[in-house]
Amino acid sequence: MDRTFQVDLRGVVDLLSHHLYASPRVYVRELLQNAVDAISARRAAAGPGDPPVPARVRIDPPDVTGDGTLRVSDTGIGLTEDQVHQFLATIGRSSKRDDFGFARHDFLGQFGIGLLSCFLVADEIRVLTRAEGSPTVLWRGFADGRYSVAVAGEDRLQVGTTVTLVPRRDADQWLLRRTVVELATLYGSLLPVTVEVGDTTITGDGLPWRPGGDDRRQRLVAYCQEVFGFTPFDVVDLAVPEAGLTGVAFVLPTPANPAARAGHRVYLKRMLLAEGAEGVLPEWAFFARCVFDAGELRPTASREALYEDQLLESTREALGDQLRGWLVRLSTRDPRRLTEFLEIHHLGVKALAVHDDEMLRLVERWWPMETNTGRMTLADFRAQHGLVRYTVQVDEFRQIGAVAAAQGMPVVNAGYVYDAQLIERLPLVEPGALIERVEPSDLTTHFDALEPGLELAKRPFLARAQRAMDRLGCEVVLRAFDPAGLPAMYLVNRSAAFAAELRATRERVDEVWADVLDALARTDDEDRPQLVLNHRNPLVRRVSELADEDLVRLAVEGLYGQALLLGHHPLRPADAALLNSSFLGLLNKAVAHED
Ligand SMILES: Nc1ncnc2c1ncn2[C@@H]1O[C@H](COP(=O)(O)OP(=O)(O)OP(=O)(O)O)[C@@H](O)[C@H]1O
Repeated sequence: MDRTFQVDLRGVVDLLSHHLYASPRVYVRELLQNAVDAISARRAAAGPGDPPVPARVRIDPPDVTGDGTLRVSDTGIGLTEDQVHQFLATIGRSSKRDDFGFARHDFLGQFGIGLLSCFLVADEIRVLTRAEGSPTVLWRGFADGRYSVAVAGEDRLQVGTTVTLVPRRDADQWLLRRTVVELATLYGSLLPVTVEVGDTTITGDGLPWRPGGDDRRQRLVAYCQEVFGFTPFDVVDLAVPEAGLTGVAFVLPTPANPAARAGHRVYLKRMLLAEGAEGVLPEWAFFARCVFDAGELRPTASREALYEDQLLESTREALGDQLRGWLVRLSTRDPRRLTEFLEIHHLGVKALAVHDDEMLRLVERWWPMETNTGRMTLADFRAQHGLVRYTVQVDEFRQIGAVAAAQGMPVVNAGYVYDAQLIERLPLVEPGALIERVEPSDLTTHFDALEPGLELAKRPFLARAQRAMDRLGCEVVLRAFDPAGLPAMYLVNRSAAFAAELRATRERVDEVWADVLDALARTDDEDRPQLVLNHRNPLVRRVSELADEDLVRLAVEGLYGQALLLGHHPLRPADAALLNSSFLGLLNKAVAHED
């Protein structure tokens, strides 16, 4: 024999309150929503010759009703007795679906559970309702699952519905006037019907971003200050017709943390969905907070977030396009403002430029980068120097920037987030653009070799210097380069840096691992880091002429330590020990000499 499921209403209410709704406060939203839907249904049912449908929702808090209850009255379509049985007695049944069970476009509700949220704050719900041409019906539902339906002794004066909540003992604060005004304002201030709490009218002039009015911008700035708490850098209009969306984006006046998810204020059919909706804009657009109303986007069942579907995805893209369009317009109409904007939000714009040609051109023209010939935009750099040479790490730039400049080789520091990726994409959008990545070891080729006679004469010195450096895995070379004031440079390329890391690890691990690491560490000589001594430097020249082998070793070790420090290289324990012993050794020699 088939049986019918029994539903324990207390269990369902518990489920709603703990797992679906974030707070009992949603009861105000659900009541408003039902009232607005009932008015929409009445409008839809009205014939062309009928008088206009009144559109009013009035909430009377306990201080007006006088009996501790809260009452919500609407001028909506009302329910017949049959409909009361049909829609109020069955959880999950709704009059707002079409014959195929889909949510009907003209209504906010769709799930058939909203009224239950009133049990979060009430023990009893009464619905007194009258439909056109039908008697007034009273439905009473209780939190324990009982309900009754009766034809009311007295008819309601007007067609419509009054919902009365008898508060739960521990929940009466949710029904207080102050709270109800606050909640009705939060959820319902943009609704297209008149909403009143007692004598206070909640609804106002419509959407804050409605067109028109000389003071529109001022109005929007004030609105942004009120809802988001900042004065926007700029206001961007948003419109996505297929989502029935209109609204505005406010550009943040201070840098935003790209990792922190920005919340947007979203209304669906003019009812607040969320104050902190996420995933509404593409991730790169973290410099904007938006507020919009959309008629076609769908809510999740809790009505606290947007349902992730294709329409939401295409809406997100369209909103992204509009923000990008604003940026591009700014670059043509008001470059000074654009520079100010980039000062604040360059990270977001660069993240965008990694995938977007137009944004890349914008960064190229307007974002000044660090170079060894001063800060300048890539466009200016190309105009002045042609080839864009760049380092991909800040440390590499520090190592070679000054030396390269002294040699007349302009280099861009592309070590900051996204910069190298942007330069590497540049030839795709600017076909004439020439780029070349520089590594510190490339620079040796720009160092002048010594003339052969001198080179030969310095062989014994080099051999001694090399012996001093062998245990540190570093090759010593003697070149002539500018600036002459710089005695030595330590150059590492990336594979050498990797080998150096392996060596450092090897010092800390057991034998089996050490063997494995040794196998990995076998690198060619040209991968070794180089200590380049500068023959143009008077001190180096004097060192290269020393006869005392011990003193040569100490001096070369000292130059090595100094080059490490100068190039911001990490000091391994062995380097620190060497720096220490060479310093003490040199000091010792100096003091001994005095004696
Ligand atoms: N003020 C009202 N006037 C007329 N009918 C109402 C009113 N409030 C509720 N109803 C009827 O009760 C039904 C159930 O309401 P409920 O709020 O539980 O669900 P819903 O509004 O259909 O969907 P949702 O769960 O998305 O809110 C509605 O579909 C509607 O037919």
